[in-house]
Amino acid sequence: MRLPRRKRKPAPRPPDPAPNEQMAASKYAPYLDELAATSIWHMSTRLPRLIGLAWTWAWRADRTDTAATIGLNLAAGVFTAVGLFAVTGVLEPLFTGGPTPERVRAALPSLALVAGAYAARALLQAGAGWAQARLRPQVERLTELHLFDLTSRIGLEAFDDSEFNDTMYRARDRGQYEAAQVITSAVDVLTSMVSITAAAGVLAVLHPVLLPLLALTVIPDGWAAARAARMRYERIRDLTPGRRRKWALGDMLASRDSAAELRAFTMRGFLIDEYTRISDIERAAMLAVARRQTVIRLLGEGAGGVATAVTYAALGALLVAGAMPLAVAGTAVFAIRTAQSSLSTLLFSLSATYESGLYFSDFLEFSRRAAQRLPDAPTARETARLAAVRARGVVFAYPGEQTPALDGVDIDITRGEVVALVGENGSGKSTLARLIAGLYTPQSGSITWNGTDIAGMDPDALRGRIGLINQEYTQWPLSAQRNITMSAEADGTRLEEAARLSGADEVVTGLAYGWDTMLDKRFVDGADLSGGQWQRIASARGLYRDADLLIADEPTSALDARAEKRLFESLHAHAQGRTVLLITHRLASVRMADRIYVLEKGRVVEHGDHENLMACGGLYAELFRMQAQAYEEGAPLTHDTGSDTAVSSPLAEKTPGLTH
Ligand SMILES: Nc1ncnc2c1ncn2[C@@H]1O[C@H](COP(=O)(O)OP(=O)(O)OP(=O)(O)O)[C@@H](O)[C@H]1O
Repeated sequence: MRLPRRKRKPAPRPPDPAPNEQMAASKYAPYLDELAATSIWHMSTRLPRLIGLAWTWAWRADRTDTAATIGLNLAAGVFTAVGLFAVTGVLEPLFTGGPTPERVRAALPSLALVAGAYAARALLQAGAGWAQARLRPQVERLTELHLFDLTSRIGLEAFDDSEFNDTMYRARDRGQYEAAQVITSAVDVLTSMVSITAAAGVLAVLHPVLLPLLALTVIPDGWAAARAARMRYERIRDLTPGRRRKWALGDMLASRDSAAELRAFTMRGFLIDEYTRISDIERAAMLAVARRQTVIRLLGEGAGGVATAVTYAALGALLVAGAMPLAVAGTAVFAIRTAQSSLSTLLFSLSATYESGLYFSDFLEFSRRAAQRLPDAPTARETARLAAVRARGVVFAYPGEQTPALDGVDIDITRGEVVALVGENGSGKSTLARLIAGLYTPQSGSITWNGTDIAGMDPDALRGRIGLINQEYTQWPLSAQRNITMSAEADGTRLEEAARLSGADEVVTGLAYGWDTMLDKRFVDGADLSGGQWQRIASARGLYRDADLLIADEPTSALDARAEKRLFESLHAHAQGRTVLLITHRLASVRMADRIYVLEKGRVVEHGDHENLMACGGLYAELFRMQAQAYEEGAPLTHDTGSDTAVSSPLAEKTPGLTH
């Protein structure tokens, strides 16, 4: 079902936001403040939780591959340690006195151990790499499915909330893919920690002062990496509203739907200018980040270099003072180099894990917020056949809107009736229909189905009882058949009946592959339909569902006179034993309705049948006469009442609706 598009009143239109407003940090200041505190300490307190959560996803995706990834990497790390200790065994005999052949011979067993350890490590790493490579697509599949499971279940209000849209964008943009990256980097953290432990063990044995000196050489680098990662993330988060707007503009520039209007209104220059303007702001922001990151990294590496010099100077001093023999110093240099490279890997992977973790936390944040927007567990699982729907005192305002779209609405729909909602543009008809379909929940008042508030009903069970011909129907990129059945299964008899009643049968007859024709030109052998043909398909979709209540929201706006007549007759026939809620501006077609509710600015201002409403001479009578007059007198398509109700087709007089 297509999301209700946000329909704005034409005036007053707010001016385009200034560039800096477009790119302004949204309402995440508290979160950004928290990020601003990023330090090695902050990183180390956040990381374990993020890594733990990422592993939970991996475990859910595939237990064997997760266990293999951890187990084999750990085992490979152990062999790194074995190899390092064995290197000490090689160097020690080589640096001791005596003839060279003997020294080499003495070193041979350790050398064999080094070779064996590194061969075993290579094999284990290959196995771990395979498990890790298998894990990645499985985790990505799981997070993607989780995301779409949520996006397709959350309340419709979420899509009207710009802040929630930002969160969803970040989760889709990068967040959902970062769980797998957190896992990969966390594995690197694990393996480098094992080899550091081995190197640190060797150094601690050689001389206790070497260990703190070694730590000093890498801490500045680590600090710089953490700060640089945070800076980049913070800036990208900050840019989200602008990036989302750029994404929307990019869609317009590269989509088939907008391609025709883009050209017809020569909008290319305007759109590209707008795109460039936002891109420029984004580029400037990212270049500034790159500059600051370089400065931070230079500082880190400079400080690290000084610390390395101090370490080697200390080693030299120990040698000169005779506190350390040359053979031990040689081993120490090797161990320092190994430890340094492992520490760099550790810090690099820590910072990579941290950076991925930040994006992954966007995904977690989205999951948390989306879960809060899931409908409450239904109190009633079954939805009985419709006897009556009643709205009482319904008040509803769209998220972020001050003025309610519905303000104290009461209506009754009883089984077997045709009930019509009429009124001028923006009076609240579609909103009321969406509330009755359980797509939105009123802020106050109630809508009941056989006396039970629909807010407590199972939404899917309720929707199973309702068919919807949506005003803004979706052109699904599916075959003609699936565009009507909305599932892989089809009930042939119902499909034929729905197609006949709506006129979709004539559309399908003209398609190259009949029911199997893909209704999307972007795909091989895809076909496209005219506006009216699409509307017939959308009507068939509503009629195919053998629902108790059919909500038809402007079902004929694009139909020709013959198709319109046929559809209204079908709706009338459909109402035998069922119920129809009809929204239309074609007032001739609502004469047959059992009851007509006239809405104005979110309130019911009149109700009754056609005769009553005409007799009381209110808004309905005015709108009806205006339409009839336009055809009777051949009046121009303008009027002076300020009403923006569409002028109907000649159907109004030629086929005066469906008599009741
Ligand atoms: N998603 C939305 N978010 C915010 N406001 C909305 C949204 N959809 C509709 N509105 C506003 O709610 C009011 C009622 O809109 P609604 O679509 O129900 O009118 P309508 O009577 O069906 O109009 P039309 O005859 O043009 O289809 C209008 O003021 C409209 O601007």
